[in-house]
Amino acid sequence: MQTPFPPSTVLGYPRIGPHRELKKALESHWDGTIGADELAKTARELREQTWLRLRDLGLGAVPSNTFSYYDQVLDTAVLLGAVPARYRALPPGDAYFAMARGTQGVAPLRMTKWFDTNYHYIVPEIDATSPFRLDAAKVLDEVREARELGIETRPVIVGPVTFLSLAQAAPGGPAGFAPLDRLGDVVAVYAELLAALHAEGVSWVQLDEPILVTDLDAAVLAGVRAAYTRLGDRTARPRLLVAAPFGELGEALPVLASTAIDAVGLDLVRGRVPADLGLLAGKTVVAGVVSGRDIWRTHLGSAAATLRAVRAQIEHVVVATSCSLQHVPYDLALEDGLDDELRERLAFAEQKVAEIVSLADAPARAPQGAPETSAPARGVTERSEGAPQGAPVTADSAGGKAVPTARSPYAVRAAAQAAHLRLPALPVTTIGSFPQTPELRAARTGLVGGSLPAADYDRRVRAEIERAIRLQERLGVDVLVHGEPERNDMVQFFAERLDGFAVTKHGWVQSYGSRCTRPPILHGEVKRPAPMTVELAAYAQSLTDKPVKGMLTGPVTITAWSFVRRDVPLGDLLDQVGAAIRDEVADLEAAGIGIIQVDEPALRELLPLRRAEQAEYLAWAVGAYRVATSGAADRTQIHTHLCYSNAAEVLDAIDALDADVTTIESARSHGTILGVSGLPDFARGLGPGVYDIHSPRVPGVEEVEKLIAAALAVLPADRVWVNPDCGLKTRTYPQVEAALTHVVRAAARQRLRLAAA
Ligand SMILES: CN1c2c(nc(N)[nH]c2=O)NC[C@@H]1CNc1ccc(C(=O)N[C@@H](CCC(=O)N[C@@H](CCC(=O)N[C@@H](CCC(=O)O)C(=O)O)C(=O)O)C(=O)O)cc1
Ligand SMILES: N[C@@H](CCS)C(=O)O
Ligand SMILES: [Zn+2]
Repeated sequence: MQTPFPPSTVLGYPRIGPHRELKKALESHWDGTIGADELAKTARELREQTWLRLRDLGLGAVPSNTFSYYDQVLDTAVLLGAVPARYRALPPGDAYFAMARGTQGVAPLRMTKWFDTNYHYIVPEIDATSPFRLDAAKVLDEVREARELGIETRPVIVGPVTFLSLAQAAPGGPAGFAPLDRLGDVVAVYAELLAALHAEGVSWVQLDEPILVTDLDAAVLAGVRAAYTRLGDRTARPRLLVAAPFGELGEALPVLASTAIDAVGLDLVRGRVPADLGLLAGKTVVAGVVSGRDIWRTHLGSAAATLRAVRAQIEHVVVATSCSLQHVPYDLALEDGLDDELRERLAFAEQKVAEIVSLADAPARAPQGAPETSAPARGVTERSEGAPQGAPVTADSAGGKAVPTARSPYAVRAAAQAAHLRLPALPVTTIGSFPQTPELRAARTGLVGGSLPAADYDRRVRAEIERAIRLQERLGVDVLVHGEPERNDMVQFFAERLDGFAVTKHGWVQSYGSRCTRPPILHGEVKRPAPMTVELAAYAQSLTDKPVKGMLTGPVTITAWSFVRRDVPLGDLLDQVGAAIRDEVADLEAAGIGIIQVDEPALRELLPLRRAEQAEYLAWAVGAYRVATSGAADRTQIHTHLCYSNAAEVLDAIDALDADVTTIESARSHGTILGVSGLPDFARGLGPGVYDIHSPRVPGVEEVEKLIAAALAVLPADRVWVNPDCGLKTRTYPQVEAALTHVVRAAARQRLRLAAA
C-alpha cells in the first residue's frame, strides 16, 4: 500500500546552525584552518540536530536535503551534472565552491535574489548540448543518514521548471537558446532520480516549484504539464509533492491537477484558498497556513478556518508552512532582550513547527460533530491577529504625503554639482563599506557584551575610518567613503537607531553562502529620535580635502530587509522610513557633506511576483526614495546603489528615483546591465561595477579596463563612474588594496584614452 502523507510537515528548515555553526566551519575551511572532513562533520551534526529536533517537536513528516553547503540551486545543478566545463577540471569539492565563490583562476557563477526574498542563489549556466548526468549522492546520503537515526525523510529538491527558469544560457551559445528548451532532457534525469529514491525505499519526494506562482506563458505551462505528466506517470517512483511557495498557483493549478502527481503544496498565507481547489480532489493538499516568511505568531483560529475550507473540498490535507523556514531564525527561546509584549506576538522556526503540530492535532482533539465555525478562508496578511497592532500612521509620520518629492531639473543640479565638486572624468569611488575585520567585529561584540567601554570602541572605529581614508587617498580614489566600520549591518545599524524597530541577538537568517543577517522587526511607528550617521561622516570629511560620501540605507531596503508589521499598508511603512532618512539627509548636508549615497539594493526585492501588482509597488518604492532624497540642495550630489538583483527589469523605476549617480552591480552579473536596451537613455551618472566583491579573486588591470571600456561603449563618457559591484565589507584589506589599485590604474588608463580621442 502507498504511504499516506503524515498530518504535518515543513517545506524546509534553516541550515546555517542556531549559532551559525555552518558559517564558522565554512569560513574556517575556506581560510584553510579546517579540512574538508571537519567541515563535513559539522555539517552532519547540524543535519542530525535538525532531524531529531523536528521529530521531537512532533512533526509528522521530516524533510531532508534541506541542508546545503552553499545553496540549494547550486546543489541541484550538481545533482543534474550541470557543471560548466570550466569548473570540471577541479576536484569536486573545489569545483562546488569555485562555482559559488570563484578561485583566483576562474570567476564564479552569477548570484541573484531567490524570488522576493533576501536569500541569494547561484545562477546555473546551461548550454544547448552538454549532457545532463544524475549525481544523486548528496540526496541519497542524507536519506541514509536520517535513517540511521530512525527517521524516514522526504527529500526536497528544486523542481525542473524552476531550476531551468532561473538558469541562464551559457555565454557563446546559439542565438535564441533558453535553458527551458532543455526541459525534456532535465526531466529525464529527475525520472532517474525518482527511480533511485524509490530503490532506496523513499516514500515521498518534494519538488519545489516557486516559479509556478509567477505569470507563465502558454509554452511554459505546456512544459509544466509535460514534465509532471512524465514524472507522475512513472510506476516505480516515490509519491510526489509539488510545492508552490510565495504566492497563488493561478493558471498552473489546473495544469498540475491534470497530472498524476500525488500532492500539491499551496501557500495559503500569500494566497487565498483557490476557487478551483476541487480540481485537486484525489490528491493530497499540503496546506501552507503557517508563514515561513515572517516571524509573527500564527493566528491559530484563522489558520484552522483556512484548513476547514480546504478540508471541505479535499480529503487528505496536511498542515504545513507556506514555504521553507530557511527565511526565519531558529528559535525565539534564544532571545532574552525582547520586550515581553512584542515577544508574545513572535514565532521563529521552532515555534512555527509547534504551531503546525498543534493545528494538525486540533481535529483529533475536537469533540465529535462539533459545529464548524464559518470564519472566512483568507491569507494571513489580511487576517493575522498575531501581527502587531502598532500606533496608527498619521499624515505627519507618513511624511511622503506632506513633503514635495521633486528636485530641480537634473541639468540644473548637474551644473551646480560640477562647479562644487570638480571631479575628474571617470570618477573612481567605492560603494561604502571597507573590510569588517575580525578585530572590529570582536570589538563590537565586546561593546555589546559590556567588556569594551563605549569610548574605547569609538576610538577604534575612528582609527578604522582614518585607515580607510588614508588608504583611499594613497590609492587615488576620487570620492571617498568612511568605510562603515561602526555598522554591524547596513539595515540593522539604522533599525537600532530608529524608534519602531526591535533587533535580535541571535535571529540569524542566511543571506547567501556563509553570510547571514539578523533582520530587524518593524513593529511600531518609525521615528528618528536623533541623527544617526552625522558625527562619523563629519569626522571622516575632516580628515581629507577630497569629498567623502555620506552613507545611508534607503527606505525600501530598510523595510525589505526587516520583518514588518502587517497591519499598516507597505506604502505607509516605506514613507515613514523615508521621512526618517530625509531628516538624516538634511542633517548630513548641514554638517557639510556634499555627496550623499542612499543605498537601495532591495529596490526590486519586494516587487510582486505577478505583473498586475507591480506598478503599485514600484510607485510606493520610488515615492519613498524620493521622500528620503528630494530635500537635498541642487549642489548636493545624491547617489544610489543597487546590487544582487535583476535590476535591469526595473530600469524605469531606477530612473524615476532621480538620483544623480547610480552605482550598480555588473561585474558579477557578467555585464548584463550594459546590454539593457534602455541604458543609453539613462540620463544621469552611472557606475556599472568593475570588481566582483563576492569573490576573493582580485581582478587584473586589463580585466577592469575591459569592463570600463564596455561601459564607455554604451554610455556617454561624462556619465560613467568607476566602482566595485558592492561594498567591500566581506573582503580583506590585502584583497581590497590590490583590487582598488587595479581599478584606479585601469580608470587612469581609460582617462588617457579618452583625452587622446
Ligand atoms: C549587501 N547585502 C546585505 C543584505 N542584507 C543585509 N541585511 N545586509 C547586507 O549587507 N542583502 C544583500 C547583500 C548580501 N548579503 C549580505 C548579508 C550579510 C553580509 C555579512 O557580511 N554579514 C555578516 C554579519 C554582519 C553582522 O551583523 N555582524 C555583527 C556580528 C559580528 C559577529 O559575528 N560577532 C561574532 C563574534 C566576533 C568575535 O568576537 O570575534 C559572533 O557573534 O559570533 C557585527 O559586525 O557586529 C556575516 O558575517 O555573515 C554580507 C552580505
Ligand atoms: N553601502 C553598503 C551597500 C551594500 S549593498 C556597503 O557598501 O556595504
Ligand atoms: Zn550592494
